[in-house]
Amino acid sequence: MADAERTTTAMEPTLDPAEWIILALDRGDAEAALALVAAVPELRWVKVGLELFTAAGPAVVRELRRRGLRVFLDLKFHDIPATMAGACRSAARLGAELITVHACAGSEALAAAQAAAEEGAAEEGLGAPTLLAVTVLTSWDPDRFHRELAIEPPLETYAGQLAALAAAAGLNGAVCSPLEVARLRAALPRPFALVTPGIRPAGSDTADQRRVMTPAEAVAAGASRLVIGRPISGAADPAAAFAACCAELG
Ligand SMILES: O=C(O)c1cc(=O)[nH]c(=O)n1[C@@H]1O[C@H](COP(=O)(O)O)[C@@H](O)[C@H]1O
Repeated sequence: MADAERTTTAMEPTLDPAEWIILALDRGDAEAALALVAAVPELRWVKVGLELFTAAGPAVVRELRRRGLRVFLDLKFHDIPATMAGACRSAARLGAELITVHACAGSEALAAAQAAAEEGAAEEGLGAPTLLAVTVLTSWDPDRFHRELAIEPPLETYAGQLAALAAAAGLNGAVCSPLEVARLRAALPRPFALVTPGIRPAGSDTADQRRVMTPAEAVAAGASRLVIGRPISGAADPAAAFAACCAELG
């Protein structure tokens, strides 16, 4: 997509199932990530996370964009307001359309991050990215969450509180488990984006994910986009696994 066309939020509604899926490129080097991308020609969205970015840096983001892909830069920033702002400015200047920050950094940091992301994108002549506030990671199970973090409210109440905090700070989206989407969606109507990892097609290995749903269930519950990694990237035929997820949504 030409940069000049990117004038609105990345989370516009879509009827094309391939637009719903963001493939997590959790790979230790750029070559492996680009090989995975090449194996799934129908891909529109990719996610560059901590593993790939730490190994390959901004160059891999530029290369993915050069190949026409839309990039979710998932570095889950969590820091003081000035540092959050600087990191989000840099991420926006790279052309990432979705960027993660931790909601529990607080409203001052979130507002600073949002303003800086908008400025960074504008400096490059790009549309503003959507900052996504991470609520409660999908790898937490509720019992362990309460025991280890000593957080009293039910996990879904806490996730809702963090998403509302992000919305009040001016963010346009959050990351949550599909199990919390319906509740969050009721409080935060579209176009607020609810992006859900923890997606597992029926019968696939949950691995370290604890709060999961199938692709169709997550969309039916109100998800804006689905992040899917290992069920596609770890499949013998990633293109077929991607197509199966699309078919489930179609
Ligand atoms: O921010 C994320 O993308 C994220 C948040 C979260 O709560 N849980 C979560 O799994 N993720 C990411 O989503 C992807 C899920 O990958 P799979 O479990 O392989 O489908 C990984 O890249 C995680 O870093």
